[in-house]
Amino acid sequence: MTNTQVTLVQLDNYGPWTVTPEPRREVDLQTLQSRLYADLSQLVGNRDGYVFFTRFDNMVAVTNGLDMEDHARLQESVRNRYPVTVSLGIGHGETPAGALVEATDRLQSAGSAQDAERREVLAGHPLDEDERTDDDVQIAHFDVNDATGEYTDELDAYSAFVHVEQAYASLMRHMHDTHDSLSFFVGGDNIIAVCPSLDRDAYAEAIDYVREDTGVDLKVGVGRGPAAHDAGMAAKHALEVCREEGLDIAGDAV
Ligand SMILES: Nc1nc2c(ncn2[C@@H]2O[C@H](COP(=O)(O)OP(=O)(O)OP(=O)(O)O)[C@@H](O)[C@H]2O)c(=O)[nH]1
Repeated sequence: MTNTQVTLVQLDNYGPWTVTPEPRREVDLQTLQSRLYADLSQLVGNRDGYVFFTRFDNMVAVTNGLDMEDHARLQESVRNRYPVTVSLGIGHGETPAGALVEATDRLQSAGSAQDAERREVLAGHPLDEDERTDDDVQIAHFDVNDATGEYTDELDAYSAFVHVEQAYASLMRHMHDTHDSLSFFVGGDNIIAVCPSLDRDAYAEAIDYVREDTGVDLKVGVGRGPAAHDAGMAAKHALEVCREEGLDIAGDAV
């Protein structure tokens, strides 16, 4: 059984800041957001977690292995480097979607994202060391079959992008609504889904669903591990097995 620890990262009072004292240059906001994401990715990644940029003002992290002190250090690091601060809500549970609901509840009950008084909240509790196991995290790395031949080398760049985004939208909704999973576009034609203990049939069904819904063919590698990094690496190796053996699904699906 998986036990995913999820942290919701929310920029404090960011909306008002973007227009105070007057609207800030968009390029500056884009630069700030992408640098902050890069720093968080590295800080969390150094502890074997993953961060997904999602909406940039809200980011979702898989933080199995990070304790309260690690979270507080993230906040300190952001405070020291950026003109904005972050609040963090931590949740955990058998399903990633459930864990994120818990993490979100913790932050929402501490105040609004646009509350000038709510700053650097650190809410919720990480897993205790003795609650952790070697297969708490299940990650499925989805990839479009022959994206280069079908889309990148065939269509104009915008049309290729639309195809990939449609597959992403279809998969993220299906995996969330049917399997309590959280799926994130990570670049190119790749989508990483953080899942509970799903079996091969669930992945086969997701691939069929996206094909019928959008016409895009996916394959998936699945990995398990004590933290996002281990599960994610196993998933990448499984995806290589898909490529070598011409499979749709490979790896650690139960
Ligand atoms: N974030 C991330 N992006 C990747 C990864 N592997 C490939 N990509 C991206 O995906 C793009 C397409 O690469 P591939 O998926 O290897 O190529 P493909 O044409 O789909 O070929 P097959 O996957 O073998 O069917 C690359 O240009 C990268 O942007 C990965 O592990 N992580």
